[in-house]
Amino acid sequence: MHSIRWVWGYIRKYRVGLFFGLAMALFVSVLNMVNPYISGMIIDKVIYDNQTELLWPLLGIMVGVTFSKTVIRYSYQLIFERISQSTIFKIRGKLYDRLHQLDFHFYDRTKTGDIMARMTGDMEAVRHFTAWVIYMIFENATILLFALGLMFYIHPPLALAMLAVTPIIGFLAFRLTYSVRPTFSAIRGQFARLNSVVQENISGNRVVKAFAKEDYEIEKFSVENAAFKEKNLNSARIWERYLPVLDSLAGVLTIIMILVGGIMVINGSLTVGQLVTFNSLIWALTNPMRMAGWLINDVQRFIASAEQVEELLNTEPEIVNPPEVVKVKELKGFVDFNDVSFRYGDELVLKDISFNVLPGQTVGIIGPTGSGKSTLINLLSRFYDSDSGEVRVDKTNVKDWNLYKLRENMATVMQDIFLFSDTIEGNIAYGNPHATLEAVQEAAKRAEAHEFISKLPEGYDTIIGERGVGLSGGQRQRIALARAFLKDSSIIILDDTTSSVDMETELKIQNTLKANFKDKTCFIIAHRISSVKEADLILVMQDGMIIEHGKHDELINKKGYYYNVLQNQYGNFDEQHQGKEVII
Ligand SMILES: Nc1ncnc2c1ncn2[C@@H]1O[C@H](COP(=O)(O)OP(=O)(O)OP(=O)(O)O)[C@@H](O)[C@H]1O
Repeated sequence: MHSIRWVWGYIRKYRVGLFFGLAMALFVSVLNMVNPYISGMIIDKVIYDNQTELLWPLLGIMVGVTFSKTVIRYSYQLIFERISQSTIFKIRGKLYDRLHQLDFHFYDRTKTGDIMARMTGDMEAVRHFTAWVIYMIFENATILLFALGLMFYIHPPLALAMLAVTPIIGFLAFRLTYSVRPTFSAIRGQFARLNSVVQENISGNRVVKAFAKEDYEIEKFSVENAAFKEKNLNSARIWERYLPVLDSLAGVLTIIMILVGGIMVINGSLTVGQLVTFNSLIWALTNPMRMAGWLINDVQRFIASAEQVEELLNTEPEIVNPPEVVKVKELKGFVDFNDVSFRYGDELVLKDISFNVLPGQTVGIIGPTGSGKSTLINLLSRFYDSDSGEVRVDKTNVKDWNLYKLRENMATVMQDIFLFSDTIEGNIAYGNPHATLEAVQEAAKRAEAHEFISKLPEGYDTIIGERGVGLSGGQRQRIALARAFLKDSSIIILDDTTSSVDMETELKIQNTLKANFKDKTCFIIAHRISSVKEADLILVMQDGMIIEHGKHDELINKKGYYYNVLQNQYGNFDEQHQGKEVII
């Protein structure tokens, strides 16, 4: 009932259409009684009583009823289809909005395949319910009621005899509903897992091939596929137990009718015409019974799917806008971390981080892998919130900023570069869609990307594959860099952005940064000393703590971790590798 109430929240808007649709369905159910009744009249009045003048008018009514039924049924099917499409359009839109509101916490723990299953299979089950199941339930219920009413009107004793098996059918239908419901939840859960395997395999097909793990992946898929088949079969087994019984009971009705009705005709308590009417109405009892099974199936499927869709819609992001936001158009670029600590679950990833940055300064962050560098800048963009301490931008806690304004004022190039399957121009202009081609080209020049883009046959119009397939790692990084440069934000964050770029190009990019982004606050996370040595402040991180900080020369004089890294990258290796740089 809860799922019905939930979907009603969306359908309510179309209640006038729904009312007319159901009214038409009701009318068709009434019309369905007319032809069986007239068939009986033709037998009794035209054939037995020889009132031949009634034949043509009665036949005319039958033709008219048949035609009207078809037209009206078509009309309300269209109404329900429109209602369902509008409903689904609304829900799908809300789901998509919600997916954009949800934060990193949600995406950390949710599989893409599961989200896709909700957006496709579950939405289809909801659509099917609103487009078909609602009116089919109504149509079948009213036909059954009218048929029983007409039967009782014509001949109550025979109608009672026909009703004999009805309680059994009701009981069986209830049992079926009860036992089949968990199987639908299991099926849709397994469908989501199957989706996840397929989605991961498509995204990771290069890794699969590189490790020649096709057989392993096929086997992994087979296991999930077999489980999906098994769960469907489990459900079907329950069906198979009940459906033949429901079907047989429907057949029993015909036998009861012929047997009891025949005896009554012989006794003279029932006319042949009345028997013919009963016979013509038998489908109106058996059909709803047969359909009951399928409709229960569809309703269960709907409930299982609606629960999943609703759950996603009701998932609240942990990172939300504050009720009162600071209203500033542009950030200046002050950044302060005051005793900031952060955990992923139980793992303490950042411990008592404190540092201050002025607008226009560049901060280099260096440290071993997993030391918390990316996490630190994730707190700056409020992808996550700190557990204790304060992250301040322009002297205001990031939690008091309008979330979207804050991020709009930051240009972040993430470590895991993502390019959309769009043109190169479209990808660079992603953060600034109204930028002219000249502006896009200027940003690409600053990111040292213009030269290689111009050499592509279609230049900036080249469509790049999903995630930037078709470009080298360094080219992808430079396009992402151009995207950030074009955004012209107060704070620029580059997370390991030039790791795949050669040293010479990296130097050019650094000079560009220095010359063109003097007034911007810039964070550069890197593994190479060369990437950070010009910074105004270098933070050296280890195990979630800042173990050293200062300028390049100061850190060298400290002869600590930074100095050792420098030695590893330039020192001893210099002699052995003729100055070739090594990435730590
Ligand atoms: N989404 C996440 N959920 C749980 N733990 C995470 C998540 N992201 C990172 N971690 C953990 O947090 C710690 C710090 O990770 P982080 O990515 O900040 O390190 P990093 O210094 O940027 O490393 P790298 O140089 O390899 O990019 C690691 O132990 C990592 O396993």
